[in-house]
Amino acid sequence: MNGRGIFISFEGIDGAGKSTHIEALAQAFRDRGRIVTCTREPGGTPLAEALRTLALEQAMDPLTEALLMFAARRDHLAQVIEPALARGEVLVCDRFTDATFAYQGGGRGFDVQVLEQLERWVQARADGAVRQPDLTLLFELAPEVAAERLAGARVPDRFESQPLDFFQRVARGYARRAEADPARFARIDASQPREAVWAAVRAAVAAKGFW
Ligand SMILES: Nc1ncnc2c1ncn2[C@@H]1O[C@H](COP(=O)(O)OP(=O)(O)OP(=O)(O)O)[C@@H](O)[C@H]1O
Ligand SMILES: Cc1cn([C@H]2C[C@H](O)[C@@H](COP(=O)(O)O)O2)c(=O)[nH]c1=O
Repeated sequence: MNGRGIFISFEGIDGAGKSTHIEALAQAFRDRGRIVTCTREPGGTPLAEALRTLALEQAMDPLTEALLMFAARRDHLAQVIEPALARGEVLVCDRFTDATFAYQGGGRGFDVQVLEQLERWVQARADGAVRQPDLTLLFELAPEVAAERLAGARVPDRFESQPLDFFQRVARGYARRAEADPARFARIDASQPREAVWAAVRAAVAAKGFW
């Protein structure tokens, strides 16, 4: 049984705990009879995954980095996100455009007005509106704690190896996006134990009337 399409994004600095809950949320929707696609950005299509590898591994200037993120997003929207929503499915995405405003805008200090223009072009829908998630779960955690959680877990990529002040700027970038669109965002205290974080995720989804 399909209902209307639902687009949920997970956001937060690296190590905030997003991935820990994505599959559980997908399963909770499946248990309610929904078809769910779990995907991620940058990535989600063969082309976007190739662009992800470049963005996470190659040195590049901030404009190139921002354009790669939006190029990957455009392909992802066209190939995966819009078709799934048109079929009435649930689409759960590990990061979306808020990450560009947080990492490229906040972290790198790239011009936010340029990002806003790219957002309007890349996310333009057939009806002229700009595609945004129906709900964004923002995992908020002090960068020091996130770094401790990630320490030794894996070889850090080009973003994960940034210093703490980079992630402080990323966190402020996320906070600005949440303040600008409070109806879309659920801000989750990710310093809590996993069970409490999971309860907050479920409560945010229920508050939107998605189940
Ligand atoms: N509430 C929690 N308390 C303590 N540790 C946690 C909690 N949630 C997740 N972790 C642990 O923190 C680490 C990072 O979690 P996770 O991979 O889910 O973060 P993430 O936000 O998806 O990171 P990234 O964006 O870098 O992939 C993992 O080792 C995970 O087990
Ligand atoms: C979508 C998006 C992502 N990033 C950064 C954020 C992360 O460090 C990596 C993706 O890796 P993840 O840990 O698997 O989430 O890419 C970015 O800088 N800009 C973006 O738009």
